[in-house]
Amino acid sequence: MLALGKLLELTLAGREPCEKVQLTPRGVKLHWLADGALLVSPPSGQDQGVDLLLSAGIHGNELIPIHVLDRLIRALARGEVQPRARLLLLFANPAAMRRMVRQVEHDLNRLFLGKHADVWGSEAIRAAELEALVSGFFSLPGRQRLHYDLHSAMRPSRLAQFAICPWSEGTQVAPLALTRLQGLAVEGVLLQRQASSTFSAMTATLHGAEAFTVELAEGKDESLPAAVLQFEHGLISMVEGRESSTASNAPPQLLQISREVIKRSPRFRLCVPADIENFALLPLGSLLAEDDGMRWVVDEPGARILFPMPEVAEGQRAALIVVPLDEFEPKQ
Ligand SMILES: O=C(O)CCC(=O)N[C@@H](CCC(=O)O)C(=O)O
Ligand SMILES: [Zn+2]
Repeated sequence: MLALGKLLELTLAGREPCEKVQLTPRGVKLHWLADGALLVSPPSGQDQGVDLLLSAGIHGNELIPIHVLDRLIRALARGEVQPRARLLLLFANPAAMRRMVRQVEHDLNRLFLGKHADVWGSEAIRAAELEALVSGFFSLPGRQRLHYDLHSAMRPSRLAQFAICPWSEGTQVAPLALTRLQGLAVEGVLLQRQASSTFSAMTATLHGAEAFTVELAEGKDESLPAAVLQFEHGLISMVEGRESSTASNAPPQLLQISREVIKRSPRFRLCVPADIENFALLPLGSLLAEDDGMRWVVDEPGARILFPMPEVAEGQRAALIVVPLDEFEPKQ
């Protein structure tokens, strides 16, 4: 295997490789750009005109996406995967990955689209660096731009694997984008209805990329869950420019965000069990959260909870109330 296949090891150790550019025997170029950043270019005759950005580790304690990206990089460096797209592969938050924590000073996935200028610390510096790396990658005209920012929600979920489609002025999720997600074994797509400052929102807004946050399935033990293996299989097809089979996967269910629950004070309390599953049904009229005289009562029929996280910093999102746009039919 080429030494650059060990990008994860290099990144965790904070080391620069001796050789920054390497070629596989079949002419694929691997180019180390910065801490945790690898550019992969197919031989020119094999390039199908797609620029695919894959990122993992924005939250350093979400290990499954880091593992999936590491496996892809190693397979590329061994010549087992022959790309027909340009790839930018990013371990997004090395400082948090080294400590295996969600964040060091600030949530990196809230600092894009210039928000990093208002704060300090390692994530602020990294957000600016990632914005620059991505601008360089997406600077070639006339190419298709895709971005999957890989996360794992680290709690059981009624939809094993799902994506979040950032809101972007004047754009709607394209049917072909949903077909691609189906090929990646993504069971649900949550449509945002307002601007945000996540990594995928930045690549969609500034670079017109077909961009999604993808929440990979959680595992119970060391081995990768079946849904993640299906995701990997679809991803490798995409990287190699082959049609992915969607036959065994249902089209993703569409949902939209109804309300964000923002924590205002240390008195904030979520009134659901700590181990509640993502997309669990919220009874109509029930109290979801309360904070200093504020009460969030469920008034949306069919509402479901997503990302309950009462320990976030004040001013941050502590949960989402989401509603399915059609009948909710989890696979399991
Ligand atoms: O585990 C959780 O509760 C959160 C998982 C996570 O990191 N989700 C992303 C979603 C980003 C988006 O809304 O596009 C995040 O909170 O950054
Ligand atoms: Zn995450």
